[in-house]
Amino acid sequence: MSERHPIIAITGSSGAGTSTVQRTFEEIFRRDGVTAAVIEGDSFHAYDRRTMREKLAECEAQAACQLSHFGPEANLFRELENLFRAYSETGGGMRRKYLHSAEEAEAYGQEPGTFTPWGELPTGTDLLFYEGLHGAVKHEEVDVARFVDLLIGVVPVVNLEWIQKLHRDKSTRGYSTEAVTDTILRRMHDYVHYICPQFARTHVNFQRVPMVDTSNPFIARSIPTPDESMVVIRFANPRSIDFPYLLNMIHNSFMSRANTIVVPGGKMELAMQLIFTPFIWRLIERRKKALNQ
Ligand SMILES: Nc1ncnc2c1ncn2[C@@H]1O[C@H](COP(=O)(O)OP(=O)(O)OP(=O)(O)O)[C@@H](O)[C@H]1O
Ligand SMILES: O=C(CO)[C@H](O)[C@H](O)COP(=O)(O)O
Repeated sequence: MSERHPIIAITGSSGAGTSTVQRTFEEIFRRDGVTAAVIEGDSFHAYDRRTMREKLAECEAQAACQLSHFGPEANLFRELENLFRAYSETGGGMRRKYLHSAEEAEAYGQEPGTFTPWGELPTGTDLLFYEGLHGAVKHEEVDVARFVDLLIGVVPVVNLEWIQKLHRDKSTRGYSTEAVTDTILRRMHDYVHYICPQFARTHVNFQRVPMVDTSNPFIARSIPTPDESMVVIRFANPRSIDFPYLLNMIHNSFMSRANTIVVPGGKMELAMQLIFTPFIWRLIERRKKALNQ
């Protein structure tokens, strides 16, 4: 937590929709003139694609291989914690990028599946914005969550998450249904142990729930649309949330528990803007005050 250098983290599994939510935040930042240093969680993988494939081949030669991009062995948890600590103390730190596609890689003159070199964050940013798998991770002595001022979980129900991952990995990353299915299966142990526990440390969770049949995600031909879904929004600490305002502003929303509001899928972006814009104003006000002291 830092008054001068706050951190916002969006955390979610692969295909959950964290990159999609990032675009909503970019819109809020643009409108309010907030400059953010953006961190993509994939840049804290431990291995490039080729090395990860070699490690997986070695691992799969043994019984019960559980190596995955969700767990500690394939990620730099310590370095991620160091970045969050450094940013909260100084507003600086080191970042890089993981280049997934040929298109992204071409811009850097590199191969897809490689990292750009580490480089310093730009100076003078108002906040750090993390989007990825491990914004609230805790493992052994590493505790990334403790440095984050606003922690948001993006967690579709699991069938929908798999449909979203299958479609994205097939359409933009060139994988087959079988390859994505194998990845989902291999990651299950780490999903339970390193992804799920994070959603008990977040301040707000957004859970998209489809209103159409997704009972076999492996044959779904399309991703359920926002209009075919509802979003369950749960606040860890509801005391400061103006629920009557949200219910009034978001047509067809309702409370399902004392700390939970449900909104139509198409209103998720509006809900995020209504909930987070005042929060970001407060973070920026607090930062200005702290810098002037
Ligand atoms: N609210 C939504 N409504 C409809 N489709 C969505 C929604 N959120 C995400 N998707 C779709 O799901 C797929 C995965 O989303 P996205 O790329 O944002 O996931 P991600 O969490 O960033 O995944 P990764 O961490 O693996 O990059 C995309 O095809 C995206 O268009
Ligand atoms: O889901 C992921 C992380 O969220 C990806 O599987 C991981 O980043 C590896 O990517 P690629 O298969 O493109 O090398």
